[in-house]
Amino acid sequence: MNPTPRQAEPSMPSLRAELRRAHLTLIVVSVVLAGGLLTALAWGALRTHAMHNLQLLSRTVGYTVEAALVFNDKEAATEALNTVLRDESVAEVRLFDASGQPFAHWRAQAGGLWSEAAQALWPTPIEMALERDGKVLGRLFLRGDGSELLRFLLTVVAVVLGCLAATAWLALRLGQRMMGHIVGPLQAMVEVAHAVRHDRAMHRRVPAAGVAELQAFGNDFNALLDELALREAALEQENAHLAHRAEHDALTKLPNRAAFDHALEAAVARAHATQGQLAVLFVDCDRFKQINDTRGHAAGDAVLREVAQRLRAQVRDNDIVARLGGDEFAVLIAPVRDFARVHGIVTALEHAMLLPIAAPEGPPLQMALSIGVALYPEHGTSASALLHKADNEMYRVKRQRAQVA
Ligand SMILES: Nc1nc2c(ncn2[C@@H]2O[C@H](COP(=O)(O)OP(=O)(O)OP(=O)(O)O)[C@@H](O)[C@H]2O)c(=O)[nH]1
Repeated sequence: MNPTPRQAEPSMPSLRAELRRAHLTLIVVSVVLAGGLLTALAWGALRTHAMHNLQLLSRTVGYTVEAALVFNDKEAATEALNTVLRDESVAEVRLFDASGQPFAHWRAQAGGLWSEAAQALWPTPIEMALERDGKVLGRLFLRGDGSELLRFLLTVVAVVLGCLAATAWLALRLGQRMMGHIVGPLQAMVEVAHAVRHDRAMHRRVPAAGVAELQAFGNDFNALLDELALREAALEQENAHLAHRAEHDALTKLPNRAAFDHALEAAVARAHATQGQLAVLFVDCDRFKQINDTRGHAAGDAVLREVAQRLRAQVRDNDIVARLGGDEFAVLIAPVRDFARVHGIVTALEHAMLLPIAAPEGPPLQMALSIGVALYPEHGTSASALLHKADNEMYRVKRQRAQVA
């Protein structure tokens, strides 16, 4: 069986699959890289900004609790912390006095898992010495609350991912369109080439493509197919002509001996299969040589052509009249229902010759035929036996005529 384009190399990926894979890889790598980079940049910027805010806040808290430290008023310090930190993103503040003893402590309300996750993201706590006029009043530890930061970061990630998904979708659609423009025409060419080569579909042509280079390629491909179709048609014509010449006689245009033998063999096989009957007539022109000798070869040719036409005119279309060679002809009458009809045909052929034949030069010519008949299955059951019998019969008739003359 001839392979189809897809069956040609089953282990090989198609051009469409290769392009799609390369394209998808490119999209995934770009999206992951761009997404990762944007998220890292956003995270870095947010962290720096948050750290800066936390430092500003630490300084504010330091100023606020300074008086309480000076006057050793823990209650005032705690109250100050409550007031300052109520609305800030701070998780915990620890205040120590100059001797390092805990002075005040403030902690935001527990926020559950979300808050713990946020703390994990948060940078190291701020540690700051509180001084006045060069004298250390205490130390401040401040740990930021990353909940807001985490929420903001997740929003950024979601927006970045959304943008990247939209970009990937658009790139995919554009890629598919581009692949359609390239792969579609190439596939059409492969299919047409395959159909022309394996199914001899010479009428197939590749359709127009949407890309200039492929369109030019398709046009050249179609032009080559046009040329090929013309050559093929000329070759077929030449072959038909040669086949006709191999089986026909050039002078009379009748089938030749080889063609008659084939036809007779086929007819005998058919008659054998259907238990039918057939008749073979061997026809020879009487004293034809004389015409050649006295009126010339051209006159002889004219007589042969006329005899051929008159023989052909007396039988049915599906009966076969052939020129065996020289002035010898053969007629195959098949099928034959009634042998009496065959003798009627012989008489008709003889009568057809009564009319004089026009010669290229000089007066018309008269021609008589000697006809031998062989019947299937009566006189033979093979093609050669029947022809032989008909030939012998023709000579018997010719001899009889010669004796009468
Ligand atoms: N003009 C012409 N003559 C041919 C052609 N082919 C063969 N002949 C001649 O036909 C003649 C046939 O010879 P014969 O059958 O022996 O001659 P005939 O005169 O018919 O003899 P009988 O059959 O005994 O009557 C020969 O002279 C061949 O040269 C042809 O194509 N054209």
